[in-house]
Amino acid sequence: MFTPSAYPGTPSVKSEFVTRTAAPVQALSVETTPVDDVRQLIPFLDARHPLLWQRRGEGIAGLGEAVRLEFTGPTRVTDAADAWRQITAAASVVDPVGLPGSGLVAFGTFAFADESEQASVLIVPSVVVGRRAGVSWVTRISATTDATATAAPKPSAFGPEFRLTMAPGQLSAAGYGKAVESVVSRIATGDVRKVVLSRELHAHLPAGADVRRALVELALGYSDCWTFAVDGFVGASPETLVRVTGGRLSAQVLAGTAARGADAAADGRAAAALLASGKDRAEHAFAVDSVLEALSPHTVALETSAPFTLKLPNLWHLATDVAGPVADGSSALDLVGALHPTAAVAGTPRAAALEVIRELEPFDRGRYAGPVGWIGADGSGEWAVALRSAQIAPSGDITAYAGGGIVADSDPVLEVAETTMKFRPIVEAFG
Ligand SMILES: C=C(O[C@H]1C=CC=C(C(=O)O)[C@@H]1O)C(=O)O
Repeated sequence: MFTPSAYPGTPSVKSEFVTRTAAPVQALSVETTPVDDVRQLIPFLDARHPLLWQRRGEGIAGLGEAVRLEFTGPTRVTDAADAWRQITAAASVVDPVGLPGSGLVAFGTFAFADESEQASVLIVPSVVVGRRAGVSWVTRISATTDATATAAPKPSAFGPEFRLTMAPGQLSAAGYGKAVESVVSRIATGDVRKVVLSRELHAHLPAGADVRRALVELALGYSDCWTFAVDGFVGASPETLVRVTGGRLSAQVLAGTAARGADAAADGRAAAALLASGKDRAEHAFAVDSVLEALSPHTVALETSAPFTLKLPNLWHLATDVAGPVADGSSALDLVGALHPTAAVAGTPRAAALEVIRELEPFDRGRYAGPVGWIGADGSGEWAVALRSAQIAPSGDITAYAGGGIVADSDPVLEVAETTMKFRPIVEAFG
């Protein structure tokens, strides 16, 4: 790790972070311009290094890297939040659009674990194409005083189709079942109450493959989820870790899962059974409690919905909406730091659950189950829990991840089946 002098005039950050810039950056010059409706964001992306945040056809697509910051270790999110404050303080921004995602933004993805080998990053693109509430825009970001010098973004045709088969990872389906049994017996002895355990699948992306093809599959198949691509990490997550806009925060906590029914009647029964399931309600309550505990110091009058069933193409989830005003000036990244890892991806009590995960998962989760999203100049932003996701390494090796919350009465066979359901978005996007 090193701390280069990319921002010599700004105060030093609390701990080290690595900065890589396309050019030496003194202060960023940012200009947003409204444009005609761009309709589709994905065709604008770089086929090998896409930067995307999209839901229901709206979002932001990034091109190039004006600034790249890398973070590691236990303070990776708070370091990023501090570094972002320095960058925004030094930037000059012209933004007549004024919508979430316009003006200066950085895309981010953070490793799940403090000890992960995988870097956490904030990437400020050179160009952003955005679309929200019927308005489209282009933002140009540069280290020169003339942001408009950057070339105009253009959509491009997709490369050839490809189909990959995913193979079992270090924890096979059978191995995962055994690990679930082990968690259940640890819960019975009383030192931990919930542990979220995961397994991985592997594939290899052919050289030159157009990653945008997988993103189109994810965005079309799971349009109500956050389709993302940041630094080779891609996915379509249903879970909103936190959104901050206009001084308000919101989150949607997910935990508790059931298969979709074969027909409408069976599907309705599956949802009703999930809502009535003591096991799933307990698993869900741990996750909600962890979010409320993390957000409470930063808000007043937190509103919490009753748990409800959320329908996705591949499964049902139990969901709870949480919302309130931001009372202490926290940015979206500050709140991400307060929240991660929630009990939807770690467990309860958190430290004991993380210890069990370290012991039973024979792999580094990388950015799976970590925060992924974007942050704006005013601290607004949208962050998901990075579920239904896969990391594409520079070598082309792909690792996909899926897991589930294990509680006292979890059934290993059902838990294996649940991870198979959760792999579907990624397996089908690449398959
Ligand atoms: C850990 C995952 O899902 C979490 C989010 C929703 C439901 C979950 C569950 O029912 O176990 C998990 O807590 C995953 O998709 O890999």
